[in-house]
Order: sequence, then C-alpha cells, then structure tokens
Amino acid sequence: MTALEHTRRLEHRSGRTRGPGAHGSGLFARLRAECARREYEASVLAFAASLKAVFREACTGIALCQYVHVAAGVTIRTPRVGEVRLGPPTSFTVELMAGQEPADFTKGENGARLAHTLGAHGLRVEPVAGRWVRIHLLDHDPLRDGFTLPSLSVASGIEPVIIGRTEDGLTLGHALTEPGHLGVQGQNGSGKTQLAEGILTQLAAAPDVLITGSDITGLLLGRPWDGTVHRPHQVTGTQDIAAHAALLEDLVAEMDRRLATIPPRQDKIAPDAVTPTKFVVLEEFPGLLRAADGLPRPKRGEGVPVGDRIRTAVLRLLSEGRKAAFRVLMLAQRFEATAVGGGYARDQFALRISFRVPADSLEMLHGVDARPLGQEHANAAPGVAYLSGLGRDCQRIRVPYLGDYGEYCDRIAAHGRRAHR
Ligand SMILES: Nc1ncnc2c1ncn2[C@@H]1O[C@H](COP(=O)(O)OP(=O)(O)OP(=O)(O)O)[C@@H](O)[C@H]1O
Repeated sequence: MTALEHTRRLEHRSGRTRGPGAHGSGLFARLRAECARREYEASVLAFAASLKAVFREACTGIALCQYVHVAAGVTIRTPRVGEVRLGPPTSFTVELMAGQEPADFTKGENGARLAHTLGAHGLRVEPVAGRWVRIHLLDHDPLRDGFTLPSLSVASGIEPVIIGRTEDGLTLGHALTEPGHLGVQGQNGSGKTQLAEGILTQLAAAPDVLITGSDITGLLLGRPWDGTVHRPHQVTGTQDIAAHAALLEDLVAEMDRRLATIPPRQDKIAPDAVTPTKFVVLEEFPGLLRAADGLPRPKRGEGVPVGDRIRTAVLRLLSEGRKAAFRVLMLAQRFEATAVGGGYARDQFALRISFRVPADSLEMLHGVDARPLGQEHANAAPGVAYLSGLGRDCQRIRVPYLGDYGEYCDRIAAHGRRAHR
C-alpha cells in the first residue's frame, strides 16, 4: 500500500468515526462506540508508524540523513518524527539533525521528491521552536485557486502595490521606491498582461508617479490612458517606430538633468509631485527592437539606426536610472540577451518574474538555482509565476486576476490621475 492510499483510507475512517457513541445510550450502542474509538485510535497509530517509515525511507533516498559508523557497520540516522496530525492536511513535527536547516527539506528537488514519496502534492515547512519544524503535506497546489485584485490605488509610490500571493498565502507587495527594475517574461497567454495591468491600475492615481513608456500593441498604454496626465508620455503602435526612440531619448535626457541636480549630501532623487518616479513601461520590448531593426538603415554618416538608438537609451535607463527615480518594467516573451538589448541590460533587473516559459528561459532570468524548477514550470497555469530578486529567494507566486480588458479600462478611467486635479 502506498502512503497515499493509506492516507485516504484513514481520512475516510477518521471522518466516519467522528460521531459514533453520540447516538443511542443502550449497552450495545456504548460497546459499538467504544469499539469504534479503539479502532480509530489503532488506525491513527498505524498511520503515524507508516508515515514515519515512509519519511525515513524518503530522507534516505534524497540523502537528508547521516551515516554513522558503528562497530557492526554503518547505520543511517534520519530526522526524528515527533507528533503526527492526521489533518487534512496531514502534518508532523520533525527534529532537525545537527547541521540541518528547515530549508533543506524544500531545497532544489527535495520538496517535490519528499512530497511525492509521502503521497502529497507538495509540502510546506514551518519552523516551530528550537530544532523542531512542522512539515505540512499539501494535497493540492496552494496556488491552484486564483484571487481577484480589488479596485484600489496607492496614494504614493512609497506604498507597496500587490503583485501576488505566495504558497504560504502571504500577499506580496512591491513599492516603486525599492531600488530595482522589473523584468517579466512569459509565453503568450501566461499572464504577463494581467500582472502589468494590475500594477499600473494601482499606480495610476499616485501624484508622485508618472507612467510613461512604449507599447507597440497599444493596449496596455495608449487609449485607456486618454485624459490622464500619463498619456502624453506614452508612445504606442508601429506606425512611427522612430517616435519610440525619441521618447526613450527624451527620458534619458530627463534622467541626465536629474542626475546633474541631485541636492548636495544626497545620492539619489527623492521623488515627489514635481519630480515623480518615472515608471517606464516597455511592453513587448523584443517586438519593438525587431520592428526598429527592420527599418531601412540610414546611409553612413546620416544618423544612427533606430534600433541602436532604442538599445542605447534603454541600457542607460536601466544602468543609471535608479538614482534618478526611474524604474523600468520590461515585458517580453523570453529574456534572451539578444532580444532585450544584451546580457548587460538583462542583468540590470533586480526583480525578475517568469510566467510559463521553457525551462531554459527560466534559468536564463533566474540563474542556475531555478534549473530544477524548469520542467514543471514549463506547464504552469496562467497567473502562476516564479519571482526572484531584491533579497527574495526564487519563489512561486500567484498573480491576482484583474478582469477583462474592459475592467482595466474602467479602472484607469476611475483612478488615472487627471491634469486638472
Ligand atoms: N492571475 C491570473 N489569474 C487567473 N487567470 C489568469 C491570470 N492571468 C492570466 N489569466 C488568464 O490567462 C489569460 C491570458 O492572460 P494575459 O493576457 O495576461 O497573458 P499574456 O501573457 O499577457 O499573453 P499575451 O502575450 O498573449 O498578451 C487571461 O485572459 C486569463 O484568462
């Protein structure tokens, strides 16, 4: 019998025996209730014993154990299991061995391997006290269920905007004042737009934030922003690709002005309503570069190719913009170096988010630590992403769902800062 079958049988049994004894007061009823209670207790003990045995085997299988040399040969020590709670979800306490850390149970592929051996979908490790942790066996993906982004907006870029929920159910926020650009990749339909729309609607009203940038699709920026202070700072469509380059070069000039006027004894601009954080959105950036590179190249000595102008401007914004209160949000299907303006440009993203992408793309953006996660993430559901950077380990998150495109337009209309306010 596998651990999974055992769990199911006992859960069923625990449910069935919860009530016996409650009905009837005759001798036979009391005997039946007593019998059921003993049977239940025996089944719990049997389950706990079998879980301990399977856990021990699993720890040995993934080398979360110690080999102790004794006179009779080598014995294997595994972390000791304490109290077992039937659940659901089933959980049990474990005493860490010398040199072990709680994260060892989930590091790399350990979490998935342990969980599968124990018949669970995944596991969560909660430090309890001293050297003890509680391991929770999850019977389904904690990110399976989506959640809706409430219609809210922040009053300042200092306030965090909601970007997702972790596997532990914690809401994850990101303040625009955090010193990092955001890089987001994902295949078509994986959820990039929902994330970007969610972030933009939350920022649209902040007086110290200006939403600017380039969008060849003309859906994320552009028309929904008509009538707001942000709209004149956005370039959309593919009719005039040179206009995208001109906007980005204007932003670089503004950045240079700001850098030249940083007040004495300060090393960065403190954004306010007069000098707002410029949130530079680059929607489908590789597509913009492709379109620019497809334009006829100017003759020698007659100017710089538009693609090169865009690459140079974006690289400068990425590498020097942080101190001048510039933050870039770049969206791409994959963050291949050539597609996003070079490996140096890619390295400038302090906060990196990957929706469903092929395994090699995940590693490209998040480093080799993400390699073991690649295969599973290649089939991730829309809205499920990996996030790393700004002091956070690579972790899975669920991004909130905003609604259909009409809802996005309505929220920008409701929150978008207007010139006359
Ligand atoms: N956070 C989410 N929660 C639930 N469903 C989502 C979420 N994000 C996306 N989806 C679903 O996936 C669909 C596609 O999402 P979205 O348009 O954001 O993808 P995309 O990566 O931007 O794709 P494209 O590159 O084609 O624009 C949405 O219409 C929605 O049905």
